[in-house]
Amino acid sequence: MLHIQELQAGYDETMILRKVQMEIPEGKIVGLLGRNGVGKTTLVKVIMGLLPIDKGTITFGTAEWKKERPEHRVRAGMAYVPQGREIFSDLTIKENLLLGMEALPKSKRSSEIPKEIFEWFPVLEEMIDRKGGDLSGGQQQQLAIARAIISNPKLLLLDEPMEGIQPSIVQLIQDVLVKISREKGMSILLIEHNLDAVLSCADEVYILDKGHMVLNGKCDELNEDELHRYLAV
Ligand SMILES: Nc1ncnc2c1ncn2[C@@H]1O[C@H](COP(=O)(O)OP(=O)(O)OP(=O)(O)O)[C@@H](O)[C@H]1O
Repeated sequence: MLHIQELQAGYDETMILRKVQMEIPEGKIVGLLGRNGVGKTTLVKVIMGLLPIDKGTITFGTAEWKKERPEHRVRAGMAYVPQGREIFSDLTIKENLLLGMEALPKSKRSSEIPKEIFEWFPVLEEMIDRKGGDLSGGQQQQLAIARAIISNPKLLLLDEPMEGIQPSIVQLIQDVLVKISREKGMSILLIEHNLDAVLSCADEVYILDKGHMVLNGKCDELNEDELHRYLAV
């Protein structure tokens, strides 16, 4: 689904990512771990087209991304939930969700929210007319993820969706991610600090360290001591 080869990117003169290789297969959850400041958010911004590629390639399906704008990538089937959620505080849950449907072609848009959204996140139906800004952090995170998946993207990019969220909601989010990857064949890139959260829902893990991918493997085949070594502060 997404194939990254020899990627180099960063900010002006500062190169952050160096020769990054990564593969996100169709219908799989891939965890991206690494200490603070190693370049995880930078990588996801390059994938979304928010930062330019300096060297290397990013291929999404059969398309090689070069200078395509983020909105083009969204229409092609990518969705991004940035760190900090960025929902619209002054809009209701319903209005936020309807905005998520703007990523769909006009012919597929509807004024009805698909029922499965409320099956996955029941609290959003209960609070449908509440403003985003009045929700708890965990409810806002559910809204941000629901808004991203409402357009049925092929690839969902999540930057630290479990950060600051209570354990019961972390569990709910993990369960929904597993369901949508299995039932819809959606590919998911999950950036996280929480190793246990990643190991309990991802199929595969990558570890980034100082801009290099230093470890990659299927969750059940990884050596936990090695994982901890790269993640220890
Ligand atoms: N706009 C920017 N301009 C210049 N440097 C930046 C910018 N944003 C981030 N950086 C630097 O790029 C490096 C990688 O940052 P990035 O946010 O990608 O790391 P991260 O792995 O996502 O960290 P965290 O886990 O803390 O979110 C850091 O050294 C950071 O200071």
